[in-house]
Amino acid sequence: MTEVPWVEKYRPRRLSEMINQTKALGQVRAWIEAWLHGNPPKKKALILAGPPGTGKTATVYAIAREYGFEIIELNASDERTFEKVERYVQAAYTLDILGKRRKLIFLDEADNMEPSGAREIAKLIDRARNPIIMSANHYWEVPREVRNKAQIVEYKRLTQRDIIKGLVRILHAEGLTVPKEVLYEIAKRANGDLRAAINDLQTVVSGGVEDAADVLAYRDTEKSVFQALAQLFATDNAKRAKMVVLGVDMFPHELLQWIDENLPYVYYKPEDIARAYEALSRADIYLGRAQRTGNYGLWKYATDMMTAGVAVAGVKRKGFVRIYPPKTIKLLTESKEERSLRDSVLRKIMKEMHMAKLEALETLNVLKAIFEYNPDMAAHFVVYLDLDLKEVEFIVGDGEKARTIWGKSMNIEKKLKERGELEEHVRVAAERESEKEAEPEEGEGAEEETAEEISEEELQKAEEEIESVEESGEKIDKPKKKGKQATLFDFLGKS
Ligand SMILES: Nc1ncnc2c1ncn2[C@@H]1O[C@H](COP(=O)(O)OP(=O)(O)OP(=O)(O)O)[C@@H](O)[C@H]1O
Repeated sequence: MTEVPWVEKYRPRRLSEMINQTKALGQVRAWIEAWLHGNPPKKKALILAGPPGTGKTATVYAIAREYGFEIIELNASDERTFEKVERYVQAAYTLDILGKRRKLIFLDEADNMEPSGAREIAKLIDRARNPIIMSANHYWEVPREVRNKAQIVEYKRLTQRDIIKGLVRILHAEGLTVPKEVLYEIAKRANGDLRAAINDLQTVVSGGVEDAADVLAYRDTEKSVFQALAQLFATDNAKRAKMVVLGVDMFPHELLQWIDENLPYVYYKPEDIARAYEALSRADIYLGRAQRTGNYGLWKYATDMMTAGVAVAGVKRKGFVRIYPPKTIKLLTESKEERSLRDSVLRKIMKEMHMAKLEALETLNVLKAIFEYNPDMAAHFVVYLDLDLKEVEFIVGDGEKARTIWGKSMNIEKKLKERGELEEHVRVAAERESEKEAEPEEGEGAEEETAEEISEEELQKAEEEIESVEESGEKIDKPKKKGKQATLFDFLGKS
């Protein structure tokens, strides 16, 4: 199988290869043809607006190919974009006269522009002699002065059926098949994003379809963090840096680890690297304090330090920065021993919490964070899931922390046992008493009545004893195991 990403390999070459989006494509075609007929449209810029992976960029490339344009692709959020656009807007006219290929300016991320950049771009649109196409996920976040000068073309979120159509087309071309359930699962998870679906399909096929569920689960977390970090490392703007991680579904300490391990590839001057690491270590201090005091409001400061603090630390390497997952999160490359530990932990989560494998995988990620930051709660999970020390070490990834949690779990076990013995003792006493009282008379009704009288007294005493055990230390409640699925909230609500 080839290494070329399928999203590139199967990028539509012509508008007729695009899936759905008929209305949008009609509008784009009419607009570009107006340019070609020497009668530029009233609005010289176009904003293709819609959810990710629905064909906005693909449209621009297909149209350029069909109509013979050269694309100048620029990122609208880059502060230097304005100068470049200016250069092309000016240069293009002369080039046209010389008979060179027409230029089409494509500005990605128009919803991420600085206000000053926006004013300049708006002026350039007025002077433009070439089509300017912009792309945005949220058109209302495109600065107003730019929006007013552009025609909006809306792209729809693709349906599951559209996604499956796109995937099947690729499978045909590659001469491959995958089970129908896997295709449906990918289409469902993609949430209208064909790019994500194609990437998932390629990952699943290259990883062997038996592991499809696992691969998909890991990709879910990794996808958004890759995107967020790429944006974080591309900006010098503190505010934007804070914003890009908002949608990342990850605990701050995990995010810190991702940023930590990728930093050396982003900055190259030693003093800048040092500044970035200083910001990270302050974030780490906040995280530690949050854990000790239970004041999780500090997470916000920690996150600000690791995003804004890092973003403004110095001069970054230019161009594409590849983001690597930190070793601890890179589950797909675990050793055999780690894999078998992970599987045994997963089996326990599935059994005790009545979860399917995918949910159990998600739960495992949450447990990792809890084990790292909340040893008391972690100890309850150890008892509840009946984990052994090796499994605890696997989850927390640190021998010392594992032993602390293990010690706490032993105490809980001990208390549970004491409570169990007490209850057993009371039960036996109550039974003995009821047998004694019931002897003269046979018959169920009488037995029940006597047993009730005696057990009330005994149980009262027992409950007092149990309370005193409970008050003496840890809570020893377990979430309900049977019947309803137990969730992490059963635990979180208790501490
Ligand atoms: N409507 C579509 N028809 C055919 N292929 C599509 C369509 N939408 C997306 N794709 C596939 O997904 C890939 C990514 O799509 P594209 O780059 O056009 O997304 P986008 O809408 O520009 O997303 P973003 O907003 O994230 O930039 C394309 O290369 C193509 O392979």
